[in-house]
Amino acid sequence: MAGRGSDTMEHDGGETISDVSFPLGEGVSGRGRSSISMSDEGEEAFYVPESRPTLDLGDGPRPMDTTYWHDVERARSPVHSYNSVYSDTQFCQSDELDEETELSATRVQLERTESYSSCYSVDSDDCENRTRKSQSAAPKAESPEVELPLRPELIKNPGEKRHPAMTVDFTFKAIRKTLERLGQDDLRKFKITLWKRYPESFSAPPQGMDMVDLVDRLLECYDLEVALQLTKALLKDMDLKRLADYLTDLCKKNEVRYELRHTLLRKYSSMYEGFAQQGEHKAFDSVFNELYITDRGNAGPNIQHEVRKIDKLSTNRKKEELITCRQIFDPNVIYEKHVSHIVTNGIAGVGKSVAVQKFIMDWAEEREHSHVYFLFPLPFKELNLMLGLKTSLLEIVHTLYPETKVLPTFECDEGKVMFICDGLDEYARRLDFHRTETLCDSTEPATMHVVVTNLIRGNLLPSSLLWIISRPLTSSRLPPEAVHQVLEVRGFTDEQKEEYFRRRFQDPAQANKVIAHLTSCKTLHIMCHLPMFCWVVCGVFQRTFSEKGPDAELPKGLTLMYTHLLLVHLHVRGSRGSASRTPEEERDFLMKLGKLAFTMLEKNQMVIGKDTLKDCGVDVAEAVTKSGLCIEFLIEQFVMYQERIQTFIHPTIQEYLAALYVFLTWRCTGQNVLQQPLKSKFSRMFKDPGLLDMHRSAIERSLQSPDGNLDVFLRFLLGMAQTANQELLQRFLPNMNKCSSVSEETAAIIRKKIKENHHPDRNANLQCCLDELGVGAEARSRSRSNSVKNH
Ligand SMILES: Nc1ncnc2c1ncn2[C@@H]1O[C@H](COP(=O)(O)OP(=O)(O)OP(=O)(O)O)[C@@H](O)[C@H]1O
Repeated sequence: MAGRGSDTMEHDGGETISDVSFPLGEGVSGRGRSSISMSDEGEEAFYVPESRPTLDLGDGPRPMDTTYWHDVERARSPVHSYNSVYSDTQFCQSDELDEETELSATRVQLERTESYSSCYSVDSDDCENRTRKSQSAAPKAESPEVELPLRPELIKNPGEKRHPAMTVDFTFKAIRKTLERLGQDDLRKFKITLWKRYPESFSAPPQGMDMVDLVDRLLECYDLEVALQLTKALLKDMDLKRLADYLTDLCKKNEVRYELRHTLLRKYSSMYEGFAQQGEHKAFDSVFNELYITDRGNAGPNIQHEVRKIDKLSTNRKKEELITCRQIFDPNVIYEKHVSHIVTNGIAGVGKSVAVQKFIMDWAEEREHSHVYFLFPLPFKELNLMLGLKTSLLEIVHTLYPETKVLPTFECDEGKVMFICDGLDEYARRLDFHRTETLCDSTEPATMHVVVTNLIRGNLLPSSLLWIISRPLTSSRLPPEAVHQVLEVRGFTDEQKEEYFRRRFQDPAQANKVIAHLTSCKTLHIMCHLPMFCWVVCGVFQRTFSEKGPDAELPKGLTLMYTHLLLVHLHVRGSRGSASRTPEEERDFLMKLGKLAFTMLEKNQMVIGKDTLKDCGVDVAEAVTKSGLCIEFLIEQFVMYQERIQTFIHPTIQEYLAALYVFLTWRCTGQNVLQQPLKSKFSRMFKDPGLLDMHRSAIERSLQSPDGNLDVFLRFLLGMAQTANQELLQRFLPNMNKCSSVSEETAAIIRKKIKENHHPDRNANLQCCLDELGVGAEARSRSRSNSVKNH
């Protein structure tokens, strides 16, 4: 009855008529239906009988009575409806199609007039008056008994509310799938019993009916519940209780699936942009922007840079293929390439959880992934809360999704069962694949850690799909046999960045202005490959527009944006269950990492040497996984030898942390680390250098450094002392006093350098330094008015 909106309809007089709204022979599959009339709205008017039509075969045709014509939603076309039965992988995986079914499909499409439905003459559209074409040929001996047995299965409990998952479409497929499991003899017996037990619906032995017609007929004649009850009763009478239970089970799973979808929609249809405390809570679909995901894991960090030339870090030569969120766990990949365990990694804030949410929403909204029957997100954050418990995988699912409690097992041949475990890096236990005991039963309780380890190993529910999402460090430590494919979320491409900002700034003029601005600020534009950074940039620009109006000049400085990003990362670290740190501890961590960044920058190094983090007193997990400022990836030095490499997540993050280190050292100890160590005689004279001295030495150092290696670092250092930036860094600063501004004096030094033009290739960067000091706009307008005057 595909395409029918509801199973009960109201008469003109408000009286409800029952489920029987299909003219005979035009059943739920849509077969054998001829169009009758077309209303203006495109809906067809069908005859809907007051009561279920009887197949009284004795009377001749009567004139057509159109008193009870009602507008009902148009049923799907026969072919469409028929196809829908076959194309639904939920019920008919291609390999399940047996020869008989295929033959029957062909027969139905080619020989429709031979179908059972068409064995009634269609000289009248009034079902009551259809005459059986072959009536005279029907042998009298085949008439069923007049005395009918008790038939409790035909009584529908009036108080029972139909579950919304019990649609006509589902019921059709469930009965059909069940009956398809009958052997030929049993099917014949089933049909004869139908005829004998329900003569009002099956006035002749329905042996000629194929499966589609048979189920159509049942649903034409009975309510959905009754059709199911009737099928089960007959199967039980035939001693086929297991098959009856199978049908019950299909219905139960269908209801659970429906409720699970609703739960997931409730949980995932909105999101906090950025992070929960600060971000806006929005409808997911209004926020989601397509992401750049590749099947080439371990590709290393993004190394695009405005000034520095950085050699490619990864040796992964695999050709990269781009994947959209909807292609993850594509049926082709699952069935043809036998991929059932996928690991997806990516740096902090790159959009991994958003990609997961997109997958879940697509499934819950029935837009994609119909081959997945049950989808269970099991975020590690939530698994952590159950770490002390002895539990089974089934119990974990029951706890997180109570609607599944009616399911005693996950056995499911209607489609795949899939688990999504987001945030492996947040998992509170260290995974040990060598020593953790083996567990193969998803219903057997064990410690949570054993369950998780065995789920990842693929021991629990081997046919299920598993998607693990993690920041880089942890995912590279999974056993290779448990990882069939590694994907990496790499954020946004240039087109996706633009799309993101157009979505966020709905006024096209503002969107154009933002995009033009970002394109002109190369570092900002590059860094917008990171969605979290895009969110930060949006916030800053939106504030500018709301404070200064739509014509406001957008800030060109980088430092403030990077400081926001740093704080977001540190905040996210805290919310991911990492041990909390005092501001002093946090500053100590940043200083150590910043010192390393600075030392490496001076040597133009990007790769952090083996054990260097440890030697600098920095906890690797803290830097790479928890704070998300570094990345670890594997490079293949030789064919069989892979080496773990660590770098900062982007070269500009290294430059920012180096500048932060120089600035915090000066604020905390009064020391200028840029000053070359002086011979003791002079050292006292320069003991307490001022901010201006530090700026001056930084400008000199950057102009001396080859290839502009310290250019962006210089910009960050000059931006650090800006009031707005100091306010953001307040919690790391030892006292509340802000250092007095030296912007004008520093700007004067820079202008002088530009004018002297000793380093013409660095003037552009010096101009950017003025932007960082907040005087760039003024300088540009001054130079514009000078050039106007000179003309
Ligand atoms: N596809 C996207 N469309 C729009 N915004 C996005 C998208 N992906 C990420 N964002 C923005 O970036 C923020 C961080 O994304 P997300 O939480 O998915 O990152 P993540 O990679 O899971 O980070 P973590 O490793 O910290 O868990 C989101 O809150 C959102 O503001």
